[in-house]
Amino acid sequence: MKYVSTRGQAPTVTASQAILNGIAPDGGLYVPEKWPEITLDWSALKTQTYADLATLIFDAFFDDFSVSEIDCIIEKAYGKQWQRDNVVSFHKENNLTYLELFHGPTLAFKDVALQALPHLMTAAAKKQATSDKIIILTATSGDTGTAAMSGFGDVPQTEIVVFYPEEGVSAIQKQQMQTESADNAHVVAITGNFDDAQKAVKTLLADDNLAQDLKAKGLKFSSANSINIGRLVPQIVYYIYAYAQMIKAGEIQAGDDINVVVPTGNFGNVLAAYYASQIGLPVKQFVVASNENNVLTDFFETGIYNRKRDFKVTNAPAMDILVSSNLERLLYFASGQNGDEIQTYMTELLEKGEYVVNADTRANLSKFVAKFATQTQVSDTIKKIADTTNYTIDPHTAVGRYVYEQTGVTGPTLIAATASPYKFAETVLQAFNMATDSGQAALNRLSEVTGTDIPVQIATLFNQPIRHKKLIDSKEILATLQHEIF
Ligand SMILES: N[C@@H](CCOP(=O)(O)O)C(=O)O
Repeated sequence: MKYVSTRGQAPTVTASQAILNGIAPDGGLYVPEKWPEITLDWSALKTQTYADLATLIFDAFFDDFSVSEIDCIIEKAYGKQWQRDNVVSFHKENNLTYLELFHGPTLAFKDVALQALPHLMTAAAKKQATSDKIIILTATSGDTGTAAMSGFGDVPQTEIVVFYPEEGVSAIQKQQMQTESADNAHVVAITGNFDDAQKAVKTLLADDNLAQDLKAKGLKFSSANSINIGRLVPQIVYYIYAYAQMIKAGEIQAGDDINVVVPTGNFGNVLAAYYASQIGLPVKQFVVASNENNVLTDFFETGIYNRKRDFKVTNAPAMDILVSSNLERLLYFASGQNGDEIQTYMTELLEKGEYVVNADTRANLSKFVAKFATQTQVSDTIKKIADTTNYTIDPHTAVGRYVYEQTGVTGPTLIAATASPYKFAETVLQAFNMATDSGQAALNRLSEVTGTDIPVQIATLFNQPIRHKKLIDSKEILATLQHEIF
């Protein structure tokens, strides 16, 4: 299977090249040229393990990797580092099934892909016979950075560099990043917001002259963000696995439609659900849940994408994003794979800060419904769900839970529970109207109040020394890389 750029101006590549490049040279994102043909035999799938399903999906999408390479990658990615035998787990609330994606090393859904990506990347480098050192550039609003370092930490032939907004992550997320101990990890706070970091990183990744200079030094950039197709494909797996498990539990029959609710920032997670639907997952509605940075809500309601608005730092910080990269991939398919149309939208977004999607393309988005939650609604939802069902959710999952109710979708529904409440202990305690403890005290208090254990992954987080304190302006990203790495 081949991969093409959403902007239609870059050469077609194999899966391993797409993973290694991270982004296409025309600034577009790699997408499959056509959907792989997979038979989803639910009666067989419902008895299979998470690793079995991951193997099926990886084999189909990454078809220039050998069966034994994929087996080896899956074995390393979905082993003992997970607190659940099958990577994810489920929590039921009537018709709603929470798909808990946060039982990995850094307590967020990003781990699912980022435990696999480093192994995909090194196998891809071998396949492409490159001995270049791969510098993984990562922009983060809190979760991707730590997950990327957990995956890439001390992986030979790689350096991992993470840029996060100084004022835009939770205390626990910041502590996780600043205490990272891997020798190949570089963590840099920026004075701007996530969009500033992501824009700088995407510009560097698509800079051909810079790529030539790096090549001469035996270096190559790639990405750990969801702009990398190697981040998206592993996320398809959990939607397929969840559906199979819902059949096994007798909640649905094979072929029944479900709704999928996804708290959304960079649009990667909901796009993975859409990709799953393109290979056979029966989905009635995709519910796109945003926080007060509600650019996607407006887009799906009006067909106008307008980033010209205040950037809000909210209590669901991982979703504080106004330029939602992966929407480009959805529009590519909605436009009938029209690279020129996508190029026009992206140029308008860059130059004017907005674009209006054409009527035919918009008509192909009818399965998407979008709404948003304010910070107060997030807090109220955390409290309401805890009070009424004795289940503690994190602020991002709360965005999804609030929006689920507002959209009024009916029937069996899967909601992506994207992070552990412990990652946002302060916000959860505030929602419970508890005194505002912070750091370790907040973790202890949340454990007492909920009667749950502090996840082992962060139990000693606040005993670790701070190793990364660099703070720069986002305009200094290239200079910082030159100083730190090349
Ligand atoms: N929510 C993310 C922002 C980056 O998104 P990604 O999925 O493209 O890596 C974060 O927490 O860093």
